[in-house]
Amino acid sequence: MENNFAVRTEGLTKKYGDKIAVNSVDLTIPRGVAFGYLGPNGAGKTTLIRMLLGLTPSTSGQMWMLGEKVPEHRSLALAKVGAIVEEPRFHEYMTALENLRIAAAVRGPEAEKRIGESLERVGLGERSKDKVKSYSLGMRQRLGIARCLLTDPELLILDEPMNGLDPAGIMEFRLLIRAFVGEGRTVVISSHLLDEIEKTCDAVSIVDQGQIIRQGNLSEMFGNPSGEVEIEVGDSEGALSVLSRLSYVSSVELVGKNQLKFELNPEVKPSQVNSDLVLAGVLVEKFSPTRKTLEDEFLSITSNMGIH
Ligand SMILES: Nc1ncnc2c1ncn2[C@@H]1O[C@H](COP(=O)(O)OP(=O)(O)OP(=O)(O)O)[C@@H](O)[C@H]1O
Repeated sequence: MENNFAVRTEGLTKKYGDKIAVNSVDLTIPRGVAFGYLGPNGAGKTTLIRMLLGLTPSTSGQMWMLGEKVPEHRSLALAKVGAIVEEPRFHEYMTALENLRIAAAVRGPEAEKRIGESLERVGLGERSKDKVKSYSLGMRQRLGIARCLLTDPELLILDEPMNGLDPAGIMEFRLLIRAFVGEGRTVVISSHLLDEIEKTCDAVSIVDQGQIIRQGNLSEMFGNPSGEVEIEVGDSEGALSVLSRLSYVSSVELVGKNQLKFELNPEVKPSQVNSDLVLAGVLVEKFSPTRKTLEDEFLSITSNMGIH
């Protein structure tokens, strides 16, 4: 059964002396998705990744990656995994190409053949003969990904990959991750950046103080359970009076000069309100069902330390 998952842990625990960094974590990451491991600083994200990769031993519990039990079958698992833990490190006075040649040399001839395409893939083809010391943080992150791609991994594990990137860099990264998922790879991203997880991932685990508090598909977890709708109209007084008379609408309130918010009976389609307003002579300029965001959820259930 473990083979169906990219990552699975059972009761995984890591203690540093009296301190429990990872507390009996049961994690299930399906294959072929972008998965966010989301939690505030100190939640135990990096520690979990380090245990999966065999960089630190667990105190108790079990782990599997791509169907291989780790650490028992670590090398079999790692042959199919590309990972960046904390900031990727390179030989600063060598070019990107030279750095990848060194990395490929220990990974075998197939990896050497992939150097060019890996650099192209992350948009560093033109800069591959520049020394890494001239690279920006975003370029280093991309070079880290290129190094992961040398082994054509089924699973990519990226620890805080968007830390310190500017908005353009974040956007590039997101597109790259989605493209990897499109190729059938699994991408696990640990992050405290709520917005990025929400925009990038299909499923998420929210962790706090070493424990998973929620786990699931983003669409299922954060649909539109409240049925709350926000509209923008030319005539807000007219809209207020029409909406107040509709039996399937409640809690109508003005929230801006031309904006109103209300609760819609879940049995009724939003298009019904639109047509009732238009029939009563109120033109609707914007209609948006508001969604509970991951941030609302995250803030309501975590201890919220160090979020930025
Ligand atoms: N080598 C270590 N020795 C002692 N305590 C540690 C060690 N590594 C981590 N910890 C502690 O374990 C807890 C979890 O740390 P971890 O780095 O896994 O969190 P994180 O979620 O990755 O946070 P961040 O985003 O800040 O890296 C923290 O309280 C941290 O201080």
